[in-house]
Amino acid sequence: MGRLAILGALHEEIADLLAAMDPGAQTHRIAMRDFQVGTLWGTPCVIALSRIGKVAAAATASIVIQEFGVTRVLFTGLAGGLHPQVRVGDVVVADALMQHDMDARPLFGRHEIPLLGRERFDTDAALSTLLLDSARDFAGKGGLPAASATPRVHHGLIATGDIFVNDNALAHTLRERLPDALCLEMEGAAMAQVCHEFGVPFAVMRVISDSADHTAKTDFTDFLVNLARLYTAGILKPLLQSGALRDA
Ligand SMILES: C[C@H]1O[C@@H](n2cnc3c(N)ncnc32)[C@H](O)[C@@H]1O
Repeated sequence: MGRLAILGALHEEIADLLAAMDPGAQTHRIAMRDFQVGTLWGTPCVIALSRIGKVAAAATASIVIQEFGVTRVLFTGLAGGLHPQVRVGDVVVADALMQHDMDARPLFGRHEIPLLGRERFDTDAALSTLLLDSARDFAGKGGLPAASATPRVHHGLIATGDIFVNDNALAHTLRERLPDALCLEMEGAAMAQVCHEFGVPFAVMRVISDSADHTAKTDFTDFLVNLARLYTAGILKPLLQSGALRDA
């Protein structure tokens, strides 16, 4: 059976999944990272903390593919909302990812990944549909504290760059340049590029922790500490428990 990689940039984003792995799981330490290899609710997995940023995500994706032979990669974590319809607490499942800080002009087009001849990397449709369905179930059940708005679930473009965007002016510029980008994060498109180069299907699910504006730092920290785990428990756990992420 193929093994699924589950990656997150921060410990809090994957802690509950790590804790739920079967007792026989083994830790492999490679390139200053721990890779937990075992079974999660019956699904063969490798779970790893990439750390923040594009290089960290690319290195981690390469390792799970080359060392552990994973057949699919799922990246999960938080993101800053960019699109006017995306609010804190919403869920975004990527249909494609791009690198908003890639700019090799005039050698290549704006955002084009040099010598790959593309700007965007498409996610695996089947894996993304499973995430969307589970996120919609969770949103409909009201598993969040009463004060939280009902999350909306979006499917579309995620923009990645090596910048924690906490500035209204930068968010505005990015919104104008990338009108269809739903949210901003710092790993997804780097992992996507590596998976594309290896021919390994991938998906990205992000929960919106902040609006990439002047209050992003406190909003992000509060969300990480108080709410992030409810989404893992509400979306990823039932999906894994159902066996839907086991491959043939
Ligand atoms: C800070 C961590 O959370 C994600 N993240 C959450 N909010 C933002 C934001 N406003 N800008 C960029 N990345 C963000 C990144 O992917 C990184 O891992």
